[in-house]
Amino acid sequence: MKSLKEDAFRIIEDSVSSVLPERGVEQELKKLDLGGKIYLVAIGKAAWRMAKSAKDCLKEKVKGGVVITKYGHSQGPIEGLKIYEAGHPIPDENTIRSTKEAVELAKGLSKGDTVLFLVSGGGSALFELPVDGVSLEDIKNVTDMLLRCGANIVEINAIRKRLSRVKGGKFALMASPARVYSLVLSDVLGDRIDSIASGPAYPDSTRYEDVRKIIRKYDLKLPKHILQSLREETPKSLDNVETRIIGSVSKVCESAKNVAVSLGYNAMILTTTLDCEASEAGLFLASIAREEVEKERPLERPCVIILGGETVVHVKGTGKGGRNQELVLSAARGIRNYPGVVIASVGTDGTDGPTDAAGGIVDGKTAKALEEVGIDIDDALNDNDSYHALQKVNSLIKTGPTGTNVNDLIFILCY
Ligand SMILES: Nc1ncnc2c1ncn2[C@@H]1O[C@H](COP(=O)(O)OP(=O)(O)OP(=O)(O)O)[C@@H](O)[C@H]1O
Ligand SMILES: O=C(O)[C@H](O)CO
Ligand SMILES: [Mg+2]
Repeated sequence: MKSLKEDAFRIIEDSVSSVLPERGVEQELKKLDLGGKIYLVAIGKAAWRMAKSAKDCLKEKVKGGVVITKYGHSQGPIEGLKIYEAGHPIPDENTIRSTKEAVELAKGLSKGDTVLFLVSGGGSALFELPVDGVSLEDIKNVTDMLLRCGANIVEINAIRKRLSRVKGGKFALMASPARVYSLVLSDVLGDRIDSIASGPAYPDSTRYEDVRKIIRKYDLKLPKHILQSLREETPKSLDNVETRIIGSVSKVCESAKNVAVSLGYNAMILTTTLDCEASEAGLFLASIAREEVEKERPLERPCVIILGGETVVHVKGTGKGGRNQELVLSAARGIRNYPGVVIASVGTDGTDGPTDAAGGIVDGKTAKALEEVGIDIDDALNDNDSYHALQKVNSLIKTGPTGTNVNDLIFILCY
């Protein structure tokens, strides 16, 4: 055991490492005997790293492929593969151009061939070809509307699937009679495979009736031609697909627990599905920390209490921040002057909201330190300006893009 903050960074580093794609990709590919010709298609924020490890494993067995990731997320050429970067969270011309390449490849395959499909979060924006009658401009507008309306990812993707020629199982249909073997890094709570990257190679579990409910629930004002396209049903069964999840928020939490125990802490996972408002979650975590300090419950100290999930922020202010930063800033209020407590929250992809930070870390001294530099926490939260507040007191966590993407890791350390 070192200082609480050093231990916190160690927990973050080691547990994020445990969900880097390499391990999962290698483990699964070793078990497999992929016959015929193998073609690789990788989509999402972790696409480059997933593709690199698959190529390193399978070497010249891979006959070609396409990798599509977010701008700034590729780490250079991979022999034999075409690497593209495109718009995220809103798709752009490069999304369409590179998706067309993947579609051409898939359509040209024969029985006995395999598409090794590497899927990670962010894939919905990065892999897109609109259905006939729907333009890229339409997709941009609808995506923007969906991202702002407060709908969750399952709801958002239910709509996206119907406006797309590749989402909702339709990419697998295009690849038929070849088989599609998918390795998936989950960034959807509960690991609903048909929602991850909008499930291009997985039977869709949503129905038109669900879509109608979503439109009503969020009062979405959609143009007529979009409403028309939404009526088209998606594939409900596919006979050429096989799917394995190789990383998820549960895995990162398990790993955080193991690291904490190895550092000498008692540790527990409280939940892997935290999905409430970020600032509320922060206050809740602070109250658990106070219970630890005052009543030594629920664990004997020193302890680490771990949560996984993805909180939400209804952005109303004009500041800069992300859900993890907002969570810890809010928590700082509740642990003010409590010694021996640290609360940390990070996005495992290394990017928390539209910032260069992965998240934040606070302790009992943070609230006072903010006051001393003239920052009122409530004001900062009201303006959704957690980034600048935490930056002032050196409480941001910066990792850079990690190459993986499995939701957020949140934990309390108490000494
Ligand atoms: N100023 C802000 N303060 C707090 N949160 C913000 C702010 N601006 C944007 N956000 C939140 O950041 C979220 C986007 O963050 P991020 O890019 O980490 O998303 P993500 O869910 O990890 O993306 P993906 O699912 O594609 O991997 C938005 O949903 C929004 O709620
Ligand atoms: O790309 C997406 O749809 C989200 O990241 C969920 O996987
Ligand atoms: Mg993120």
